[in-house]
Amino acid sequence: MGLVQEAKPVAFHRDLSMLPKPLSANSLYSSAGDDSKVRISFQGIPGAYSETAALEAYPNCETVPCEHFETAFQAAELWLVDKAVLPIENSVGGSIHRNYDLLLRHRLHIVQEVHLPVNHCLLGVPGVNKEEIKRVLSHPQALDQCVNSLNDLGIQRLSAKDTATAAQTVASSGKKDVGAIASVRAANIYGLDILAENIQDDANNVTRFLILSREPMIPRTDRPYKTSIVFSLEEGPGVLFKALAVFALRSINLSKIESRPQRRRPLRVVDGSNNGSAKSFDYLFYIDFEASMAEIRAQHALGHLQEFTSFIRVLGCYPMDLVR
Ligand SMILES: O=C(O)C(=O)C[C@]1(C(=O)O)C=C[C@@H](O)C=C1
Repeated sequence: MGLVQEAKPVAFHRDLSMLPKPLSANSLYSSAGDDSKVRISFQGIPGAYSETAALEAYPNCETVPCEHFETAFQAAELWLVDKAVLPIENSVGGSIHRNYDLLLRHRLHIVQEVHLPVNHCLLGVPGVNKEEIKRVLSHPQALDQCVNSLNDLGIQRLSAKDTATAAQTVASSGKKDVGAIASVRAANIYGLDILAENIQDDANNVTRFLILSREPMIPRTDRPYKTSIVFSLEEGPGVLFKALAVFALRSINLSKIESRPQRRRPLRVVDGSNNGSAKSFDYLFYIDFEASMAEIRAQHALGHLQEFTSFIRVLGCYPMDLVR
């Protein structure tokens, strides 16, 4: 017997396709890759519109229901989930102000926006007729979006934490005279009948959601991007005009401006010339502009803007949600 034995070939993997694939330069930057492991927190329970928005952005993601928006933010900050989703404005009800405040209070970055058409349904326990419904439960925003239709039907409005919780409450109560305003998805999950579809007052009812992440998205110029910022201004005549001019001068379109009182420092004392000092509210301005931070004109605009601001923060730079 020879000292050196010939080594037998070892079969590490019978199926070579099971071996991990080497990363390519593309996979480092691809956002449309495998989203099956992405966990996204949302406020509400399964069937809420926020969950639908998360699934719209990441069809294979795992959604994580949270009792409050704060919890949804904290879940992302504490690495329990990868991202959080947040409704920010609605085409009928306007801005969701509390959620603007949350963006500032937390350190998450906007990485995507989703415009979700919201078609509200009137739901009831199985076998009930629309005429039997005397009261409806839903999220206050959803109730506001259907106020005229509900008045026409003579139905009283009661608020719930979110639309899906409203559906769940109606299902578990078994009451025939109580309905819920929620989605088709919520009706299927909680076993309710759809008594009427599209009952919102405005046929084009769209809610804009933001997807938030611990890491910012690297801005690029390969497609139209939007940038969201928040700032407060120095005192003086025409300062807001000058602040907005930095975008106009560079042909940068603004798609949104929102002002909110500064919570920590609501009043500022302004020196009046002869008549003493005046008190005035101090505001934060939230602006969305249509440019990427990878563009020189956007960088120059923000540099210029800093001449007039006492505080500025970029909340995120992300691809615009385009009509498909
Ligand atoms: O209650 C839900 O299902 C939500 O996702 C919340 C919410 C909102 O806050 O505006 C989202 C979309 C609709 O506009 C109504 C309610």
